[in-house]
Amino acid sequence: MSNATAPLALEMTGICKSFFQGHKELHVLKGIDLSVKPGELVALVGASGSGKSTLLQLAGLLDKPTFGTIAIAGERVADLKDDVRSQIRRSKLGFVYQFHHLLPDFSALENVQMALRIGGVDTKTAAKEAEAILVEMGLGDRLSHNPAELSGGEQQRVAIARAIVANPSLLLADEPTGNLDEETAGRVFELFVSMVRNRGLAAVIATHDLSLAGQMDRQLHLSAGVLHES
Ligand SMILES: Nc1ncnc2c1ncn2[C@@H]1O[C@H](COP(=O)(O)OP(=O)(O)OP(=O)(O)O)[C@@H](O)[C@H]1O
Repeated sequence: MSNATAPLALEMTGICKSFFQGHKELHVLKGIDLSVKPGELVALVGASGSGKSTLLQLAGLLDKPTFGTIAIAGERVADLKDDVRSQIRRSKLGFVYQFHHLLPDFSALENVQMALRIGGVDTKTAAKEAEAILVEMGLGDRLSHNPAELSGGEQQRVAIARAIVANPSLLLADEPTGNLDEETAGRVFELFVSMVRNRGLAAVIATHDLSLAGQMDRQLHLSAGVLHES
């Protein structure tokens, strides 16, 4: 399917999200419309507490909006049961967080392989594809290392490989290099963006770093609960 006919990777319409903090209702998102096309890279910037993680949690089906609708790869998710939402999360979404969240007792290869096995790929193919992506990301000599035996930058590269190996319809990243020193962060981010572009994936990436945001196709600024395109 060409990009012209493929459904939007993400379509959020009229999204509002409020939290109760004690008796006080906090309106974090106040009417967000966001469309992300297949293959499009979108940066999400905004001050601390502006709601970037909240927005990603909603797009990632980890929480539900107070109002509004969400569609992932053309499928509206609001009325779906929790198990179907989990299924969409596993098959269509990829996540990268500030901390790697790799399974500590498994090797780099096994951590990446697992993302494919969960999607139903057979063991042999999963091992081959996991190895290929780790080699592509410069980790060919780290395949059998457990996370504790890897540097911060290496851990994050494995986490990125795990998130993209199954070619999700939408990749969601929350400060993906926020835990690394500036130089390592720059290198890992560049690799991340080139991997995502090579695979033609759509991504929404929250970052505080405006120079990293500048590498994306679009920059969206979240402020006072609404999005502005900059
Ligand atoms: N589960 C929750 N219950 C109550 N308040 C919440 C909850 N989750 C988030 N908030 C509040 O919503 C606001 C937005 O938080 P969020 O984590 O989305 O911001 P952010 O832009 O990602 O911040 P940062 O850049 O510091 O990570 C904050 O004021 C936060 O305290």
